[in-house]
Amino acid sequence: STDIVRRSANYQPPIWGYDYIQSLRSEYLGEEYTGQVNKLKEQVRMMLHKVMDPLEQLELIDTLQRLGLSYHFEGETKRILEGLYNNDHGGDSWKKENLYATALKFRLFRQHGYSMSEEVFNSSMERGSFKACLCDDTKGMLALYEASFLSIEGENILEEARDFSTKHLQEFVKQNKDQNLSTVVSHALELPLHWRILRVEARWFIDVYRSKEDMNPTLLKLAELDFNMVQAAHQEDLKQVSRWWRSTGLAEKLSFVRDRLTESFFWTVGCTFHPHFGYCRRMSTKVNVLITVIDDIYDVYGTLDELELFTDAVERWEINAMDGLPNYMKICFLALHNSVNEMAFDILKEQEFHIIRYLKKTWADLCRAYLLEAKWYYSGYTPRLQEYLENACFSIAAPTILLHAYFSYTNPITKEALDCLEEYPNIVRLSSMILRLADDLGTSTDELKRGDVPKSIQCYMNETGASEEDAREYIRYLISATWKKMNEERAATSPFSETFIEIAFNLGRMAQCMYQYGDGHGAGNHETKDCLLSLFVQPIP
Ligand SMILES: CC1(C)[C@@H]2CC[C@@]1(C)[C@@H](OP(=O)([O-])OP(=O)([O-])[O-])C2
Ligand SMILES: [Mg+2]
Ligand SMILES: [Mg+2]
Ligand SMILES: [Mg+2]
Repeated sequence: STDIVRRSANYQPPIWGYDYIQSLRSEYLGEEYTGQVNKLKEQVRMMLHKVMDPLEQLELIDTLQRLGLSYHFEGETKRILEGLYNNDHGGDSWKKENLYATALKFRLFRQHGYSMSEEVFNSSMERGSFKACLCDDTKGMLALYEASFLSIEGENILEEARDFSTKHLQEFVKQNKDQNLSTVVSHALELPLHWRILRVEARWFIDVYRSKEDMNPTLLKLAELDFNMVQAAHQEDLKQVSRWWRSTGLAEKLSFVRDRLTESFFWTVGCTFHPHFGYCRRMSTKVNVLITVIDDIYDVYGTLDELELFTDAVERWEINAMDGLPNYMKICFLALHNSVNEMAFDILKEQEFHIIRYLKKTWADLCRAYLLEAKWYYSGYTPRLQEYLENACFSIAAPTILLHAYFSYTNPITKEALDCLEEYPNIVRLSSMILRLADDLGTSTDELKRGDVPKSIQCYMNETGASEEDAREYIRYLISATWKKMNEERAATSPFSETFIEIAFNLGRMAQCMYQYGDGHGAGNHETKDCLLSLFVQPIP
């Protein structure tokens, strides 16, 4: 046959090999620290009961959140916010409060699902703008900035709040009068709190909190201890799923794909760091690492004929659909088939719910989306942005990732939620959009170098004649606009649990974290490496 010329992406080897991962150990794994952590949790519970001043209550809730501890105190937090909301909801007390308190309250209430009007900022405005004198109140500016990211479409006061606070915070950083505060402000300007991954943010904030003048030693000690104990649990998840990954043999058999087990695991930790979600993380890691391999088969290695065969095999989802496949696809198909069927087996055994038809459909939808991109690439077609995104919100694999996540932690699975998931609901579509847009910003330069379908940036440039920089700016604007729709979606009623909504939000956050400094998943920049070390290897001393 004629020699097939295949593209190559010459991906780097994985950052950590199998032996290194298996060598990970933590002294925080056993019961040794349980007594100490329970005592500290009790002391914090006392603090939550004793604190009476409304602003101090909010600050304590916010600090617990930033330290990554709020999952231990959900009941107390709800009780306090409920009380505050019922007392203050008349909104009259907002008048005399300062901007900092108003913005903190606004953000926490909205974040916890309480309806809050943007009008609470009216007393900080005159003639439609924020009072100029406010710009010297950096703490208030920062609180207003963070609060403005809880906005939904059409909230002009919050749009103005974001612009006003961003401008003055950038000014503050430039003057650099106060080193500590400048560090915190720069961090916020890079990515607002609402768009950050809780676990990654906690690791950073613990170090900042340690040097704060109002630092509470009990909170700091609990945050450090809890971080290390959760890290120990994550190490066990990673080691277990690493053994599975080696057993598939895919990394050495398909040497041309990305071998990204640790990064695939990091995606799942960003979505659900809670220690009780170990099974969900392990299953989701399998999904992510398989998607990474199959994505590369479609994007880099496969010829169009081979890709047609693979897509057909996945749609049929039968073992004998493999016969016509080239060898490298045979092993990939069977690894996928075995892993997905095993997850279906776990659910059938545990809940007597037969989910194969949902799983095979999502994988078929994904491969069909991959195939369309491959056809566009081989034919040299550049779609309009809208046409590209309609398909690329499937090819980014978020619907597949979220469907598997739903199955791997939900008990009982409900037909109602499943039927809604099958309709590709807003929360999934919006999360996919953020993941796709952030991914294109981070990966499209390398993808186009080695040959890949035109991405959102290129489609927009082709459609409008814009420069690459303007196209990137527009994509960043689309991410921000999509977040507003996501915020609205959270408030809407849906058959999904808070947990699922949070996972969908976190998938978008993980994308902005992974691609903040370029392609953290595929190219492995030092920021991602440092992040993985701090999350999974180095305990807080
Ligand atoms: C987990 C993922 C989000 C999914 C598989 C690996 C990813 C990091 C991304 O990889 P990429 O090649 O950038 O996707 P695409 O651009 O080919 O759709 C697509
Ligand atoms: Mg790709
Ligand atoms: Mg792809
Ligand atoms: Mg990409």
